Amino acid sequence: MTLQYQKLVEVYEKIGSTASRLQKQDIIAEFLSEIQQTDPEATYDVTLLLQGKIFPPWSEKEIGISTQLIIKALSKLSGTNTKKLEDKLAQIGDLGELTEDVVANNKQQTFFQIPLSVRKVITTLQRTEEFTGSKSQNKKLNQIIELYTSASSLEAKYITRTITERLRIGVGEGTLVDAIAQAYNINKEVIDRAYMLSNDLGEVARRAMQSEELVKELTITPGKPIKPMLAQLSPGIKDSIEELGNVIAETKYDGIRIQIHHTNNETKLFTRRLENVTEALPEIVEYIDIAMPDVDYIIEGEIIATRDGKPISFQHILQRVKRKHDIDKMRNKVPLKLFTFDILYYEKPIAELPLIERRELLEEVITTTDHVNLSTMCVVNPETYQEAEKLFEWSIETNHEGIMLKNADSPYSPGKRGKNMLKYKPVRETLDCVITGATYGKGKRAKFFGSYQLSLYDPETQTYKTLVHAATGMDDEMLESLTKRMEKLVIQQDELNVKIKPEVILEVAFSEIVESSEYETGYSLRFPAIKSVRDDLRLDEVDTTDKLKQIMQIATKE
Ligand SMILES: Nc1ncnc2c1ncn2[C@@H]1O[C@H](COP(=O)(O)OP(=O)(O)OP(=O)(O)O)[C@@H](O)[C@H]1O
Repeated sequence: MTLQYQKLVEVYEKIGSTASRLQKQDIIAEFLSEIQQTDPEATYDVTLLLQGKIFPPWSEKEIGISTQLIIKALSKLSGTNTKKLEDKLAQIGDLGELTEDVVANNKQQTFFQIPLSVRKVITTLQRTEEFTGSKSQNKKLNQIIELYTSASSLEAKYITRTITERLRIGVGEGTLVDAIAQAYNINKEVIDRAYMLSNDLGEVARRAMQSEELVKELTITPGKPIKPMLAQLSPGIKDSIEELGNVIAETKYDGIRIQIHHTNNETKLFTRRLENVTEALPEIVEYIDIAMPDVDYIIEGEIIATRDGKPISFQHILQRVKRKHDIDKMRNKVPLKLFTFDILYYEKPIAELPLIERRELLEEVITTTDHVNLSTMCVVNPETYQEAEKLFEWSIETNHEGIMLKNADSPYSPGKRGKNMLKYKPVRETLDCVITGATYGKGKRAKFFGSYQLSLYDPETQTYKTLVHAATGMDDEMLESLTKRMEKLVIQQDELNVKIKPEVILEVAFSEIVESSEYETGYSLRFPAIKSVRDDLRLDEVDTTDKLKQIMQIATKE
């Protein structure tokens, strides 16, 4: 028996009327069990519609019906002008309820109606995506009017909410996963894993209805993007490595994450939000096609924008991804580089292999070029954690964002923000410190001050108090010009160390504030890096020890 849309609408209403997650889960599980008996074919559609979607998440299709078009449809249906409807919408605040209202008062409603089926609703809405060209808006309009005229007012409300992808019934993916597990009596972890790898809850439910074995066979497929594994914040390099054990530490690049799928001789690029950006970044496709063999694969990496070979702000690459025209022009203006760091499929699914094995395979199969690199990395453990610290310093010095610390023995967990992948980066805030001392460098830097003693202003004692020695972040040019300026301000010299009259302000970035008895403030900065000379600031604008404490508080809350 074909499942009526009205049945689903009743379920929406029931779910929406309870705030209890468990009750929502029960209602869905019961409904899924019921349709398993009455109309098993509807399971896929129902699972999609319960997520407020008409296409699965991996699909590139989009419904493409705007609020304006819905209002136009309602206007045609009711004979009310669009302006009046817009005003009413502003009052009610929900397009779904406005639709319900309009359809309920629609005088032209026919008395005898063929009830709408779930299949009819979803196929009609899916079809609207296929209309292109000049008449497409009209065709879409006719399709939704047709649906509204066959719907009850309550059904119409949910049709609108489905179009706008805002069901407002408070069901998240987690509840659906639990409900599917409950309905078909399969372990939740099995359902969750299949969903993570396939990114297709409808397919998971359809298989779960038949057997657990079929669910277990679900896996990642090149061509269907999966949700990326996400990172938590690391509280400190040493602590995190102690907790994780075997760790791959990698440079964290400041660009956009890209999932590259290759199947049937075709390469596709997806963002972390699973948008297909293949056309916006044609050179990446060219680069990767040279770097990888023509087999089915999924690899992950970060694309960064460069100028003179050096990384530049992430904003530049965003411009590229959003671009629809003049792509060739932009290609020369904003050259791109890809840093690959993971491989999830190579002739077969490998996402569940330990990271270290995936990395080894990636290194084996990829041919690096000027444009396609492997992320810079080192393998460390609690005894060798300092290597990760060095990598961090190097990454910051070379204008990257920080480092990632990844459990070398862990599988890839799509969509999860777990403990197996951590990010460590400098605190976003910087401090404007005054130079109160300096030390001459060694070797080829012997003529210059290689490190600067930086201080903050202490309002209580009205003096400058020392905070840190900073040596990184300066190129030779900056070293030379700063030394020239500083030598004129030397108050006292003791071998290589000099005291300097407070006058020049440096902006310094860092990764953490730590307690320290070595400096007068009682604190110091981990991994300080000089960002700029702040000649635009006056001496009374040097940051204070109070600001330092504020930043510490914010950092601990984050
Ligand atoms: N070597 C790398 N390995 C993994 N991710 C990397 C790497 N280099 C850069 N990244 C980027 O760092 C992100 C990891 O941080 P997270 O998952 O928290 O994303 P986010 O919320 O965008 O945070 P952030 O703003 O810190 O990037 C990845 O999504 C990816 O874009």
